[in-house]
Amino acid sequence: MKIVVGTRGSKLALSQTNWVVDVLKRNNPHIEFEIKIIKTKGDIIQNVSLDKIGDKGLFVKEIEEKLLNKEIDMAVHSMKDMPSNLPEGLKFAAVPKREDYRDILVLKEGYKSIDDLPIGAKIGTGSKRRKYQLLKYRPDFNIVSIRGNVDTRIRKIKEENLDGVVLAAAGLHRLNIEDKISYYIPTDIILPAPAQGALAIEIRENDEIIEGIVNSLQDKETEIQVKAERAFLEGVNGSCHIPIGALCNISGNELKIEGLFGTEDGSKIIKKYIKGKPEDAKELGFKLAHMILEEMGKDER
Ligand SMILES: NCc1[nH]cc(CCC(=O)O)c1CC(=O)O
Repeated sequence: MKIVVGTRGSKLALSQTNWVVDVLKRNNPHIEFEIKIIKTKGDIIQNVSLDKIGDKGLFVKEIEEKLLNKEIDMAVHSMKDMPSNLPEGLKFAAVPKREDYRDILVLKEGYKSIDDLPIGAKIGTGSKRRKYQLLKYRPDFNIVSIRGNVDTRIRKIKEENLDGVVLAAAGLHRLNIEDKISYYIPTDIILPAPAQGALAIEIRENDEIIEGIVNSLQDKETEIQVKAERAFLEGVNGSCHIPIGALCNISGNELKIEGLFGTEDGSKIIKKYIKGKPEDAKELGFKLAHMILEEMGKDER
């Protein structure tokens, strides 16, 4: 038996996919795996700000087409790049254990923390979620819009004379360049993107064989967190144009989910949390979204 695994070709995508394939190979020595690189619209259009391309599933659509027409049998993505609804005929297989969900700063030589940056420091990020939350903590920051893969963005510190860039910890950990991380941003300063640090393994809906094979990677706690955070994302009906964050933590039999949602221009940002039982993860994510949307609407009237 041979399983063809589709992925984007970025270093990060390949390191994620290699990790998944290595574990699956170890668990299934009789199965052959082939990795197939697929270019997506998000990889081709590199010089335009993501929120100006504004297309949900920018990094996944071409890969999903190849799953549906059976050119590949499974796909590995970053869960946070996945739109809230999958196309007809596809589903997620088991979700592996999540990497660090925090955002981090890579800073220019000499700086160590968000607090020792000079007044008016230039910080690169293309994400409104990161931008408005940073500005809430440090209104003096000068936020510069940047794009590109992890290496490119780090290089822009020198090339564009920035004081630092914001990235996901998970990306640097997976690329084995965590030594470049200057500062882990506490989640009460920047709430991560829904499902940040988690992987998505996408398969055909009726493919029970592959589903069974992927099951060995399952992490129950991550699945519950991702369920709650993605329900919040679906509930606010968000896109990459608007600031959206969500983080679910489980402690014993208590689940807490925090959510953040704002206007496109950052003029209004609302952050709230609720607590409940882990088995109600999805309902709690939706409920929190509706609480926040309601408060959003109230002031607009
Ligand atoms: N926005 C792009 C993206 N999609 C997934 C990751 C890596 C982190 C993850 O798996 O959540 C990144 C890079 C980043 O945000 O710094």
